[in-house]
Amino acid sequence: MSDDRQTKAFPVSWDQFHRDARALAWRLAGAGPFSGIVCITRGGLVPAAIVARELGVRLIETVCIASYHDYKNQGDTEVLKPIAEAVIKAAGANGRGILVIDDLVDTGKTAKVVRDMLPEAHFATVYAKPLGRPIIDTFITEVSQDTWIYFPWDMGLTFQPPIRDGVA
Ligand SMILES: O=P(O)(O)OC[C@H]1O[C@H](OP(=O)(O)OP(=O)(O)O)[C@H](O)[C@@H]1O
Ligand SMILES: O=c1[nH]c(=O)c2nc[nH]c2[nH]1
Ligand SMILES: [Mg+2]
Repeated sequence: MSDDRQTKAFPVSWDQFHRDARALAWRLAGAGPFSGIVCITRGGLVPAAIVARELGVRLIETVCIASYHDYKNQGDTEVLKPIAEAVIKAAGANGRGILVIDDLVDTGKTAKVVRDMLPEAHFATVYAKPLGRPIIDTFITEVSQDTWIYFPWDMGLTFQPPIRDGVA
């Protein structure tokens, strides 16, 4: 989403992300079997690795999409690399049996582009915001639309001022 109203912060550590991605794999275990995984880069690469390991899926493909070109600012959705024909052919009609994974769904714009490519695929994200939720099939944690999720690969350790310095 492209606005300044995402005032709440939801920081996620590596530990928490691993736990949440594994919880996603547990939830997906009953939804398969899946002939392959298509991950939406770049954010989908990390949960896809974890879910693929848990579900024993070894055919992994990327669909390379960029839409947030600057921090918090969504631009046009750009498909940099489509899904390989071999992967589409290995799936059932309209992508049935394919698992599509991303780290989160926000407005749903990115997922919609891939949904148009694979209408019958199973779409899963670790986190979801209300606007994008209807377009996906499975997720683990919902956060409000005015929340920005901070992923561990985007963060580093920084000094935190003592709490008492911020108390009036
Ligand atoms: O539901 P939407 O509003 O479309 O937003 C969700 C998408 O935005 C982020 O990707 P981004 O475009 O920032 O690229 P990245 O995965 O390479 O970080 C995120 O990883 C999702 O793919
Ligand atoms: O790191 C991110 N956090 C978010 O909440 C978000 N929404 C869209 N794209 C996003 N990227
Ligand atoms: Mg992404």
